[in-house]
Amino acid sequence: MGESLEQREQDLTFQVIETQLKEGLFHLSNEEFAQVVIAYEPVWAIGTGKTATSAQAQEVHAFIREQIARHYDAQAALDTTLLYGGSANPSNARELFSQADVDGGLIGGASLKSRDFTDIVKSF
Ligand SMILES: O=C[C@H](O)COP(=O)(O)O
Repeated sequence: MGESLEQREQDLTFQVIETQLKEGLFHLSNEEFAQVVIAYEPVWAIGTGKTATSAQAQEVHAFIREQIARHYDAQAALDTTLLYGGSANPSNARELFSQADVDGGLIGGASLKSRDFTDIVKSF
């Protein structure tokens, strides 16, 4: 899930994420939802070289977890794996993936270079 650049600039990020969660996932039963892994990928960051700041990633991930707790329960929120994707690279990986609510990453372009991918893995 994730917002477009236009949506972010219009301050609609949280609204977009909330709608995506409600329409895309929150019809699932507790048992079904327990199988879900969520990736936050701001559209403007995918393959562009523009990465969300660690603060931007963290605040959206925290929001997603809050929404899960509200719709399911606190344990479901804690148990759900939340990944960040969007121009993650060896230079920004450590800060991005050390955020409290960022559990891992979806690595696109950087995974095509084995050295970069290895460096990202080592940053966890
Ligand atoms: O699956 C990969 C994600 O869409 C992120 O791709 P990226 O790291 O090339 O921006």
